[in-house]
Amino acid sequence: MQPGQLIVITGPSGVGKGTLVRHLLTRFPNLYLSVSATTRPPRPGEIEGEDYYFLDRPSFEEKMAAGEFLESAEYAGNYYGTPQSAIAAQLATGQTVILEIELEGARQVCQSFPEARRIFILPPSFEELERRLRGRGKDAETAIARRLERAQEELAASEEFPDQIVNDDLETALDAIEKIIFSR
Ligand SMILES: Nc1ncnc2c1ncn2[C@@H]1O[C@H](COP(=O)(O)OP(=O)(O)OP(=O)(O)O)[C@@H](O)[C@H]1O
Ligand SMILES: Nc1nc2c(ncn2[C@@H]2O[C@H](COP(=O)(O)O)[C@@H](O)[C@H]2O)c(=O)[nH]1
Repeated sequence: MQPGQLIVITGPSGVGKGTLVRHLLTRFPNLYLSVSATTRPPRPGEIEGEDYYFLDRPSFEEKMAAGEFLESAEYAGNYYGTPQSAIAAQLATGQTVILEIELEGARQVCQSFPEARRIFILPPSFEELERRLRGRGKDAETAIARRLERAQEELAASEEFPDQIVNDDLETALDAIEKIIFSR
């Protein structure tokens, strides 16, 4: 069997990656979305094993040292990582796998999976990105400031990614992602 395709969706926090991926999964329920591990505390309503595997720092570091992550990064004061075993199992069965991750992790995947499709999601403007982050209402002001600072660096790296999509109108952005995923 031909191995499945790995799709990496990256871009700054608040650009709408999660929203796009949720809609994509509604359109194509057969896509497999990787559930990441993080040391960030759960936000209200987030569910263990669905939104993230929530770990304390020693447990995350133990797993990192044991090579259990396909990629991992420290972002805005917390660790995030993609569990390796689930991805390998899904790809082996021919499944298309989606990772929704930040820039450092996306770069690592590029090294280990050069054949992965890497899509960078851009905001229509920096002002709109800030509006979305604040409008989401999920992060404290200090966390928003950190994420916006990091967003400047992430946006400066967008050219590293062969596929770039502006998430202005949601349906238009979804159509563009769909085209990339199914263009193999
Ligand atoms: N095309 C769009 N137009 C207007 N608002 C949008 C659009 N896409 C997403 N949003 C809104 O922007 C906010 C941030 O979206 P979302 O949480 O999906 O971002 P994210 O990139 O996944 O962030 P993070 O990386 O922190 O998880 C949400 O309130 C969402 O409803
Ligand atoms: N490198 C990785 N980045 C990840 C992973 N899972 C999520 N993320 C990214 O972290 C930031 C912050 O997420 P939030 O849920 O705290 O808003 C965002 O850019 C995510 O895409 C991962 O496994 N590896």
